Amino acid sequence: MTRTASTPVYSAASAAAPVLATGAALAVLALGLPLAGPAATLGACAAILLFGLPHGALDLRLLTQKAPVARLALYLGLATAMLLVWRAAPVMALVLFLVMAVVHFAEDWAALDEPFLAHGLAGGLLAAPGLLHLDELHGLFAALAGEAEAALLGDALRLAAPVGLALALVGLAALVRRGEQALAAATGAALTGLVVLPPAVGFALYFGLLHSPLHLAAEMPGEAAARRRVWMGAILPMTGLSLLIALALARLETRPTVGETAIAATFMVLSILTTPHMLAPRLIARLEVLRPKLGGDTPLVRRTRR
Ligand SMILES: CC1=C(/C=C/C(C)=C/C=C/C(C)=C/C=O)C(C)(C)CCC1
Ligand SMILES: [Fe+2]
Repeated sequence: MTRTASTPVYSAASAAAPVLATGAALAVLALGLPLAGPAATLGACAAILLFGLPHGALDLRLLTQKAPVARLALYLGLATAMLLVWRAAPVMALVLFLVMAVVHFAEDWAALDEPFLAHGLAGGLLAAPGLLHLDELHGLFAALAGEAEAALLGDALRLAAPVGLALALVGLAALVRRGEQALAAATGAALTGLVVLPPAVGFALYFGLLHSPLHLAAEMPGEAAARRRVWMGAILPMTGLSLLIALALARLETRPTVGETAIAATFMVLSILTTPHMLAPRLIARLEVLRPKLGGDTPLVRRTRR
Protein backbone atom coordinates (compact mmCIF):
# COMPACT_ATOMS: atom_id res chain seq x y z
CA MET A 1 0.00 0.00 0.00
CA THR A 2 1.41 3.39 -0.90
CA ARG A 3 0.66 6.17 1.50
CA THR A 4 1.21 9.87 1.36
CA ALA A 5 2.45 11.82 4.36
CA SER A 6 -1.11 12.83 5.23
CA THR A 7 -2.63 9.31 5.13
CA PRO A 8 -3.10 7.92 8.65
CA VAL A 9 -1.10 4.73 9.46
CA TYR A 10 -4.06 3.10 11.12
CA SER A 11 -7.63 2.94 9.82
CA ALA A 12 -10.84 3.56 11.75
CA ALA A 13 -11.86 -0.05 11.00
CA SER A 14 -8.68 -1.36 12.70
CA ALA A 15 -9.36 0.79 15.77
CA ALA A 16 -12.86 -0.64 16.16
CA ALA A 17 -11.59 -3.96 17.60
CA PRO A 18 -9.53 -2.58 20.52
CA VAL A 19 -12.06 0.19 21.28
CA LEU A 20 -15.09 -2.15 21.29
CA ALA A 21 -13.34 -5.00 23.11
CA THR A 22 -12.03 -2.64 25.82
CA GLY A 23 -15.54 -1.15 26.16
CA ALA A 24 -17.01 -4.64 26.51
CA ALA A 25 -14.42 -5.62 29.15
CA LEU A 26 -15.14 -2.41 31.11
CA ALA A 27 -18.89 -3.22 30.95
CA VAL A 28 -18.22 -6.74 32.25
CA LEU A 29 -16.20 -5.24 35.10
CA ALA A 30 -18.96 -2.72 35.87
CA LEU A 31 -21.44 -5.62 36.11
CA GLY A 32 -19.27 -7.01 38.88
CA LEU A 33 -18.04 -10.11 37.05
CA PRO A 34 -14.59 -11.27 38.20
CA LEU A 35 -11.98 -10.35 35.58
CA ALA A 36 -9.07 -10.86 37.97
CA GLY A 37 -9.95 -14.46 38.88
CA PRO A 38 -8.02 -17.53 37.72
CA ALA A 39 -10.34 -18.24 34.76
CA ALA A 40 -10.01 -14.68 33.40
CA THR A 41 -6.22 -14.76 33.91
CA LEU A 42 -5.94 -18.07 32.05
CA GLY A 43 -8.12 -16.64 29.27
CA ALA A 44 -5.92 -13.53 29.09
CA CYS A 45 -2.77 -15.70 28.85
CA ALA A 46 -4.34 -17.75 26.03
CA ALA A 47 -5.37 -14.55 24.18
CA ILE A 48 -1.89 -13.05 24.59
CA LEU A 49 -0.34 -16.15 23.01
CA LEU A 50 -2.92 -16.75 20.26
CA PHE A 51 -3.34 -13.15 19.11
CA GLY A 52 0.14 -11.89 19.96
CA LEU A 53 2.54 -14.61 18.82
CA PRO A 54 1.65 -14.43 15.09
CA HIS A 55 3.29 -11.03 14.64
CA GLY A 56 6.62 -12.37 15.92
CA ALA A 57 6.36 -15.35 13.60
CA LEU A 58 6.78 -12.99 10.65
CA ASP A 59 10.40 -12.57 11.76
CA LEU A 60 11.10 -15.99 10.24
CA ARG A 61 10.25 -14.71 6.77
CA LEU A 62 12.53 -11.72 7.18
CA LEU A 63 15.33 -13.78 8.69
CA THR A 64 15.52 -16.39 5.98
CA GLN A 65 15.68 -13.96 3.07
CA LYS A 66 19.48 -13.75 3.17
CA ALA A 67 22.22 -15.76 4.96
CA PRO A 68 19.49 -17.85 6.64
CA VAL A 69 21.83 -20.07 8.67
CA ALA A 70 23.77 -17.19 10.21
CA ARG A 71 20.62 -15.16 10.82
CA LEU A 72 18.74 -18.07 12.40
CA ALA A 73 21.77 -18.85 14.59
CA LEU A 74 21.79 -15.22 15.77
CA TYR A 75 18.04 -15.37 16.46
CA LEU A 76 18.23 -18.64 18.40
CA GLY A 77 21.36 -17.47 20.25
CA LEU A 78 19.59 -14.33 21.49
CA ALA A 79 16.51 -16.33 22.54
CA THR A 80 18.69 -18.87 24.39
CA ALA A 81 20.60 -16.07 26.12
CA MET A 82 17.33 -14.66 27.47
CA LEU A 83 16.20 -18.11 28.65
CA LEU A 84 19.50 -18.46 30.52
CA VAL A 85 19.06 -15.04 32.16
CA TRP A 86 15.60 -16.15 33.40
CA ARG A 87 17.11 -19.26 34.91
CA ALA A 88 20.15 -17.55 36.45
CA ALA A 89 18.70 -14.21 37.59
CA PRO A 90 14.91 -13.98 37.17
CA VAL A 91 14.50 -10.49 38.66
CA MET A 92 17.18 -9.15 36.32
CA ALA A 93 15.40 -10.92 33.43
CA LEU A 94 12.15 -9.17 34.36
CA VAL A 95 13.88 -5.77 34.45
CA LEU A 96 15.41 -6.44 31.00
CA PHE A 97 12.02 -7.56 29.71
CA LEU A 98 10.34 -4.34 30.86
CA VAL A 99 13.09 -2.15 29.37
CA MET A 100 13.02 -4.04 26.04
CA ALA A 101 9.23 -3.76 25.99
CA VAL A 102 9.34 0.05 26.30
CA VAL A 103 11.83 0.29 23.41
CA HIS A 104 9.90 -2.21 21.27
CA PHE A 105 6.39 -0.92 21.96
CA ALA A 106 7.53 2.64 21.20
CA GLU A 107 7.71 1.50 17.55
CA ASP A 108 3.90 1.38 17.58
CA TRP A 109 3.91 5.18 17.60
CA ALA A 110 6.74 5.73 15.10
CA ALA A 111 4.20 7.72 13.05
CA LEU A 112 4.48 10.46 15.67
CA ASP A 113 8.07 11.13 14.61
CA GLU A 114 8.68 12.07 18.25
CA PRO A 115 10.77 9.29 19.84
CA PHE A 116 10.44 10.85 23.29
CA LEU A 117 6.63 10.82 23.21
CA ALA A 118 6.56 7.36 21.58
CA HIS A 119 8.66 6.00 24.47
CA GLY A 120 6.43 7.95 26.88
CA LEU A 121 3.37 6.21 25.44
CA ALA A 122 5.04 2.80 25.73
CA GLY A 123 6.29 3.48 29.26
CA GLY A 124 2.95 4.94 30.35
CA LEU A 125 1.13 1.89 29.01
CA LEU A 126 3.36 -0.56 30.89
CA ALA A 127 3.40 1.46 34.12
CA ALA A 128 -0.37 2.15 34.01
CA PRO A 129 -1.42 -0.92 36.10
CA GLY A 130 0.73 0.46 38.96
CA LEU A 131 -1.87 3.15 39.57
CA LEU A 132 -4.89 1.03 40.62
CA HIS A 133 -3.65 -2.56 40.60
CA LEU A 134 -0.50 -2.58 42.70
CA ASP A 135 -1.43 -5.74 44.65
CA GLU A 136 -2.10 -7.67 41.46
CA LEU A 137 1.17 -6.46 39.92
CA HIS A 138 3.03 -7.71 43.01
CA GLY A 139 1.41 -11.13 42.56
CA LEU A 140 1.99 -11.28 38.79
CA PHE A 141 5.67 -10.30 39.01
CA ALA A 142 6.35 -12.69 41.90
CA ALA A 143 4.63 -15.51 39.95
CA LEU A 144 6.55 -14.68 36.79
CA ALA A 145 10.01 -14.54 38.37
CA GLY A 146 9.27 -17.20 40.99
CA GLU A 147 10.79 -14.87 43.61
CA ALA A 148 8.97 -12.66 46.11
CA GLU A 149 11.60 -9.95 45.57
CA ALA A 150 10.30 -9.38 42.03
CA ALA A 151 7.19 -7.78 43.54
CA LEU A 152 9.35 -4.70 44.16
CA LEU A 153 9.20 -4.03 40.43
CA GLY A 154 5.47 -3.42 40.91
CA ASP A 155 6.43 -0.53 43.19
CA ALA A 156 8.80 0.76 40.50
CA LEU A 157 5.91 0.78 38.00
CA ARG A 158 3.73 2.61 40.50
CA LEU A 159 6.39 5.29 40.88
CA ALA A 160 6.73 5.59 37.10
CA ALA A 161 2.97 5.60 36.44
CA PRO A 162 2.10 9.29 37.03
CA VAL A 163 4.91 10.62 34.83
CA GLY A 164 4.43 7.83 32.27
CA LEU A 165 0.71 8.50 32.01
CA ALA A 166 1.23 12.26 31.77
CA LEU A 167 3.65 11.70 28.86
CA ALA A 168 1.19 9.24 27.31
CA LEU A 169 -1.55 11.89 27.40
CA VAL A 170 0.74 14.35 25.64
CA GLY A 171 1.49 11.58 23.11
CA LEU A 172 -2.25 11.02 22.57
CA ALA A 173 -2.78 14.74 21.92
CA ALA A 174 0.16 14.70 19.47
CA LEU A 175 -1.40 11.74 17.60
CA VAL A 176 -4.66 13.65 17.23
CA ARG A 177 -2.79 16.75 16.05
CA ARG A 178 -1.04 14.67 13.39
CA GLY A 179 -4.36 13.35 12.06
CA GLU A 180 -3.87 9.86 13.52
CA GLN A 181 -7.33 9.81 15.13
CA ALA A 182 -7.85 6.05 14.76
CA LEU A 183 -4.46 5.21 16.29
CA ALA A 184 -5.19 7.74 19.06
CA ALA A 185 -8.56 6.07 19.78
CA ALA A 186 -7.02 2.58 19.91
CA THR A 187 -4.14 3.86 22.06
CA GLY A 188 -6.57 5.65 24.39
CA ALA A 189 -8.56 2.43 24.74
CA ALA A 190 -5.36 0.49 25.52
CA LEU A 191 -4.31 3.05 28.15
CA THR A 192 -7.78 3.02 29.75
CA GLY A 193 -7.75 -0.79 29.78
CA LEU A 194 -4.33 -0.95 31.41
CA VAL A 195 -5.30 1.60 34.07
CA VAL A 196 -8.74 0.19 34.92
CA LEU A 197 -8.88 -3.51 34.00
CA PRO A 198 -6.92 -6.26 35.75
CA PRO A 199 -3.36 -6.02 34.31
CA ALA A 200 -3.29 -9.36 32.44
CA VAL A 201 -6.62 -8.57 30.71
CA GLY A 202 -5.62 -4.96 29.90
CA PHE A 203 -2.32 -6.16 28.45
CA ALA A 204 -4.00 -8.91 26.38
CA LEU A 205 -6.29 -6.29 24.78
CA TYR A 206 -3.41 -3.95 23.90
CA PHE A 207 -1.08 -6.69 22.73
CA GLY A 208 -3.55 -8.79 20.75
CA LEU A 209 -5.65 -5.99 19.25
CA LEU A 210 -3.23 -3.09 18.75
CA HIS A 211 0.46 -4.09 18.84
CA SER A 212 0.21 -7.37 16.95
CA PRO A 213 -2.19 -6.15 14.18
CA LEU A 214 -0.08 -2.99 13.65
CA HIS A 215 3.06 -5.06 13.16
CA LEU A 216 1.29 -7.60 10.91
CA ALA A 217 -0.16 -4.80 8.76
CA ALA A 218 3.28 -3.20 8.39
CA GLU A 219 5.03 -6.43 7.30
CA MET A 220 2.39 -8.39 5.36
CA PRO A 221 2.55 -8.50 1.57
CA GLY A 222 -0.38 -6.81 -0.17
CA GLU A 223 -1.29 -9.61 -2.57
CA ALA A 224 -3.81 -12.22 -1.31
CA ALA A 225 -1.92 -15.33 -2.53
CA ALA A 226 1.34 -14.08 -0.99
CA ARG A 227 -0.45 -13.34 2.28
CA ARG A 228 -1.85 -16.89 2.33
CA ARG A 229 1.65 -18.29 1.75
CA VAL A 230 3.00 -16.21 4.66
CA TRP A 231 0.21 -17.45 6.96
CA MET A 232 0.67 -21.10 6.01
CA GLY A 233 4.46 -21.13 5.60
CA ALA A 234 5.57 -18.90 8.47
CA ILE A 235 2.91 -17.61 10.84
CA LEU A 236 0.99 -20.79 11.63
CA PRO A 237 4.02 -23.12 12.00
CA MET A 238 5.98 -20.57 14.05
CA THR A 239 3.00 -19.79 16.29
CA GLY A 240 2.59 -23.54 16.84
CA LEU A 241 6.28 -23.88 17.69
CA SER A 242 6.07 -20.94 20.10
CA LEU A 243 3.04 -22.51 21.83
CA LEU A 244 5.07 -25.71 22.26
CA ILE A 245 7.90 -23.69 23.84
CA ALA A 246 5.31 -22.12 26.20
CA LEU A 247 4.08 -25.62 27.15
CA ALA A 248 7.66 -26.80 27.75
CA LEU A 249 8.26 -23.73 29.94
CA ALA A 250 5.07 -24.48 31.89
CA ARG A 251 6.54 -27.88 32.76
CA LEU A 252 9.95 -26.43 33.58
CA GLU A 253 8.71 -23.46 35.60
CA THR A 254 6.02 -24.86 37.86
CA ARG A 255 4.43 -22.47 40.35
CA PRO A 256 2.02 -23.11 43.27
CA THR A 257 -1.13 -22.60 41.15
CA VAL A 258 -2.14 -23.27 37.54
CA GLY A 259 -2.79 -19.55 37.01
CA GLU A 260 0.68 -18.64 38.23
CA THR A 261 2.30 -21.31 36.06
CA ALA A 262 0.36 -19.98 33.04
CA ILE A 263 1.54 -16.43 33.80
CA ALA A 264 5.16 -17.57 34.11
CA ALA A 265 5.04 -19.60 30.86
CA THR A 266 3.19 -16.91 28.88
CA PHE A 267 5.34 -13.93 29.78
CA MET A 268 8.60 -15.93 29.73
CA VAL A 269 7.97 -17.18 26.21
CA LEU A 270 7.09 -13.62 25.19
CA SER A 271 10.32 -12.25 26.61
CA ILE A 272 12.44 -15.07 25.20
CA LEU A 273 11.02 -14.44 21.72
CA THR A 274 11.01 -10.64 22.14
CA THR A 275 14.78 -10.55 22.67
CA PRO A 276 15.63 -11.66 19.10
CA HIS A 277 12.35 -10.13 17.78
CA MET A 278 13.62 -6.65 18.64
CA LEU A 279 17.42 -7.13 18.70
CA ALA A 280 18.09 -9.35 15.64
CA PRO A 281 16.89 -6.80 13.04
CA ARG A 282 18.90 -4.04 14.71
CA LEU A 283 22.05 -6.20 14.98
CA ILE A 284 21.72 -7.43 11.39
CA ALA A 285 21.33 -3.87 10.15
CA ARG A 286 24.54 -2.92 12.03
CA LEU A 287 26.44 -6.04 10.87
CA GLU A 288 25.43 -5.29 7.31
CA VAL A 289 27.77 -2.32 7.41
CA LEU A 290 30.65 -4.52 8.59
CA ARG A 291 29.90 -7.74 6.70
CA PRO A 292 27.58 -7.26 3.73
CA LYS A 293 27.07 -11.04 3.34
CA LEU A 294 25.22 -11.42 6.65
CA GLY A 295 23.22 -8.24 6.27
CA GLY A 296 21.85 -7.24 2.92
CA ASP A 297 19.31 -5.03 1.37
CA THR A 298 16.30 -6.40 3.28
CA PRO A 299 14.58 -3.64 5.26
CA LEU A 300 14.80 -5.62 8.50
CA VAL A 301 14.39 -2.77 10.94
CA ARG A 302 10.82 -1.64 10.92
CA ARG A 303 10.71 1.78 9.36
CA THR A 304 8.50 4.56 10.59
CA ARG A 305 5.14 3.83 9.08
CA ARG A 306 4.75 7.00 7.09
C1 LIG B 1 4.41 -9.24 32.96
C2 LIG B 1 3.35 -8.19 33.07
C3 LIG B 1 3.43 -7.00 32.39
C4 LIG B 1 4.51 -6.76 31.41
C5 LIG B 1 4.52 -7.32 30.18
C6 LIG B 1 5.52 -7.09 29.17
C7 LIG B 1 6.75 -6.34 29.55
C8 LIG B 1 5.32 -7.58 27.93
C9 LIG B 1 6.18 -7.39 26.78
C10 LIG B 1 5.90 -8.02 25.60
C11 LIG B 1 6.64 -7.77 24.37
C12 LIG B 1 7.82 -6.88 24.38
C13 LIG B 1 6.19 -8.33 23.21
C14 LIG B 1 6.74 -8.09 21.88
O1 LIG B 1 6.15 -8.23 20.84
C15 LIG B 1 2.43 -5.89 32.61
C16 LIG B 1 1.62 -5.62 31.34
C17 LIG B 1 3.18 -4.62 33.02
C18 LIG B 1 1.46 -6.19 33.75
C19 LIG B 1 1.05 -7.60 33.78
C20 LIG B 1 2.23 -8.50 33.99
FE1 LIG C 1 6.29 -7.09 18.80
